[in-house]
Parts: sequence; C-alpha cells; structure tokens
Amino acid sequence: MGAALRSMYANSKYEEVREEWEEDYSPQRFSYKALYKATKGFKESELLGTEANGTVYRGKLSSNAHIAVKRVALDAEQDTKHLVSQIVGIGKLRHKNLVQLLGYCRRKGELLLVYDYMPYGNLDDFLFNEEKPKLSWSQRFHIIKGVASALLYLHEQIFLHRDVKAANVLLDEDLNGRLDFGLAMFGTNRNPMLGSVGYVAPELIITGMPTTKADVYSFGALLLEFACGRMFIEHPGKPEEFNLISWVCQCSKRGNLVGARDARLEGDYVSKEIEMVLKLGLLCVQYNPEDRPSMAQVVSYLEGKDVLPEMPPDTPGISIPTPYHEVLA
Ligand SMILES: Nc1ncnc2c1ncn2[C@@H]1O[C@H](COP(=O)(O)OP(=O)(O)OP(=O)(O)O)[C@@H](O)[C@H]1O
Repeated sequence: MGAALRSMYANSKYEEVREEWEEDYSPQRFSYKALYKATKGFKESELLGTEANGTVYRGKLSSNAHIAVKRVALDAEQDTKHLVSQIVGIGKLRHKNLVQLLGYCRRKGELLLVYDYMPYGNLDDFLFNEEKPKLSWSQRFHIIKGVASALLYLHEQIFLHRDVKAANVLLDEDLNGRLDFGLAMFGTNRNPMLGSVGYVAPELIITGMPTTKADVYSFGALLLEFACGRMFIEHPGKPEEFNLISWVCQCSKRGNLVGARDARLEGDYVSKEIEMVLKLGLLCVQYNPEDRPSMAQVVSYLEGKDVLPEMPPDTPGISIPTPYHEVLA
C-alpha cells in the first residue's frame, strides 16, 4: 500500500494532508478545522506578525488553551517526513524556559506549527523599542538566566538552537524568558544553517556548520544587548559604537565598563551584575570558538556559582576581526 495520501475534507475550506506514516504522530497532530476555529478563520485581528518565514496568529482552542499558530510555506522538494519527525522530537522537549511546541498540521504546500501563546510577545520590542515600557534590571537578569538554562538544556539533549536572538525570546505571563524555536532549528530550505545577521558566529560564515559554540556566540551577543539596551550591530553610529563589542571594550578601556549599560536603566541596576553580564558577553563572543565557555559554564557564572576569569579588554580574541579592531587600538 505504501504511504497513502489522504486528503481530509477534500475540496472544503478545512482540507488538509495526512499520510499513513503520520499515524504515530496523531497526539501531536492538530486538525486544520480546530486551528481555523481557534484563530477565527485566521482573521486579520488575530495576526501577531508576518516575518520572512511565515505568519503567526493567536488563537484559543475549544479547551480554552491559548495558542500561537505559525503558517509556513513548504517547498515542493522539502523532505516532509524528516521535517515532521523533527517537529515531533522538538515537541517532546520540556523546559520552563522554552516555548512549548504543541504540535502541527499539514496542508498542501503548507505547514502549521502550534505553540503555547506568550502574552508579552518578544524581547526585541522591549529592549529596542523606546515606546514599550522598559524592563528593570532585575527583570532582565531573571530573563537572561532563564534563557541560559533553556539553551543549556537544549545542548544537553543534543539539540542546537541555531538562531538565538532577542526576537526569539518570548515573555510569558510572569515575565519569564522563553526561548522560541525559530525555523532555523528545523534546518528548513528557506532558513538554512546560518541564524540571523549580527548574531552569527564568524566561523559559521566559513564552515556553515552550526555548533554549540556558535549558539554560545549568539547568546553572548544577546547578553550584551540585555545590558546595553541596544542592538548588537547598529548603524549609523560612531565607528567605535557600531558594534557592541567595540562599544563595551571602549568603555572598559576608559575604566568605566558599567558605563556601557542601557541609559534607560537610570539608577536601577546592580553594578556587580551588569559588570558580570558585560564581561561574560565578551567572553562568549570571542573570535575563537574554543575560547568561548560552554553553556554549562555560562549558567554557573550567571548563577554566581563560579567567578569569571579576569579579562582585560585588550585580551587577544576579545574584539572583532579587522578592520574594526583597529578602532580599538
Ligand atoms: N508563541 C508565541 N506567542 C506569542 N507571540 C508569538 C509567538 N510566536 C511568535 N510570536 C510573535 O509573532 C511574530 C512573528 O514571529 P516569528 O517567530 O515568525 O518571527 P521570527 O522570530 O522573526 O521568525 P523566525 O524565528 O522563524 O526566524 C513576532 O512578533 C513574535 O513575537
């Protein structure tokens, strides 16, 4: 018989594709009808955002559970069997700082991913949008520790995230940071190995091979963004401020590392913690992957279980490759 293709509700607005090999995945399978109803027919008013990779809607299931549904176009040559087994595998991961992937649905040329709904959206908005209420230092520190422990958990489960960035950190109702699974984690055709601009470890551009240390690099960029309240790479600006590595090293050389912090924090911060986050950020974005700490070490530093090594700003490797490192000389 082979993998018979079944088209449910053929020719109706609820039409979807199911194949025999998906039988084992039925607990993770959502019907299109249920998702259609949950999102009020994918109504404009329920739209959370449209990104290059797809469109996300908020929804409410008949069980009253709040969900987010990501609609993604599938390439014809995509290995759907492999993709679905990855989704199911990722859906089995459990950590309080991960956005739970609840399941999926499949239509002709389209995949729908179902996640827990995060009411406060993503961190990108909170850190870089002046119009959003600012996050206090203690909220930021709590969020970053949560994200670090989620990334450590992924590495322990032999998963790579591949796209750690502020836009992939969502906030739940208690303002816990939850790491979202971007499409990069599935290694889909339209978002291949490389993560997002600015967060990509330098070696990844050459090798194209994602590693735990490349995840650590992206996490380091995120740490610097948390403390400085600015994007890792920002343009235009003074050359020495163009990249947060240069900016933080400049402040450190002037003997005022904490001066690199987000001005919006005003007096609300703990000097020792900001200093540690900035130094740890620099340690994670080192040029040589082997010099970067593992996520287990990162978590130990953040939890105060380990003390960071002394690291003057002119330590080899703590800067960006030419030509920008000349700015730091
Ligand atoms: N589970 C969720 N709960 C609430 N909002 C969400 C959820 N997932 C995504 N969003 C919001 O939907 C919008 C689009 O999200 P999406 O994940 O597609 O963006 P992205 O992170 O740029 O894409 P990708 O990670 O696939 O590269 C964003 O504003 C995001 O905050």
